[in-house]
Amino acid sequence: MATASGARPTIGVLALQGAVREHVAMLERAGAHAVPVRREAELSEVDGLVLPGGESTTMSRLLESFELLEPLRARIADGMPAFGSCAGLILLARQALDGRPDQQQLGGLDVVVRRNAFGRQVDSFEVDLDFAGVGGGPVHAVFIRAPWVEKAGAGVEVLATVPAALVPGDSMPEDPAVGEPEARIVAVRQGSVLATAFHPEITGDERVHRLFVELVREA
Ligand SMILES: NC(=O)CC[C@H](N)C(=O)O
Repeated sequence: MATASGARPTIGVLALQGAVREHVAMLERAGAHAVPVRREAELSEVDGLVLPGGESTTMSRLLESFELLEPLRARIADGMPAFGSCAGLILLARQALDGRPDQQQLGGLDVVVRRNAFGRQVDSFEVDLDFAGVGGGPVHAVFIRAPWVEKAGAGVEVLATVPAALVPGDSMPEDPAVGEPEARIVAVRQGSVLATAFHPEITGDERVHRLFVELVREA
């Protein structure tokens, strides 16, 4: 279902929970035709899929009850481009630390994420980040009970990190395994799978969505 370069690809937004409307609006601004996806038949029509923020355990349960888990795993394994933000990053990860036992992984990214990593002490924070592949200056990143990427495999390109000095000082003081604040990975790409720990859909800046639309065009 490859879309010719310059064409307007059809990109789905998984619409079980979370910031669906915001992603639809940003994808449209970034040059895609955006549609909500709740059923397998809708999934089969899209050239790429956004997995929005929300609550990853709930979304994983909803994927099962809507009978989307296996079809979505199959499409991702088959190379469908996907973009996960926050809870979407958690779902795409190979493994989620601090997940519930019934949390399902979609497995498009060879990363280990830590859920609510920044959010133990601060529910949200905002920073300006350099973002590889996004021109035009730093991206304003809004983190809401956000995960970070704790381990990234060799095939994973790190696109953005929060520098140690900007990591909220008291994040996870109670976990000795985590230690002193250090730079944290918050945006990655592996092939045509893109993910951010933050929420580019709510800042009015569609550059990250443009990057994803390009990945879909190239796929
Ligand atoms: N804004 C978000 O998507 C938060 C993610 C949520 N803390 C989770 O673990 O799923």
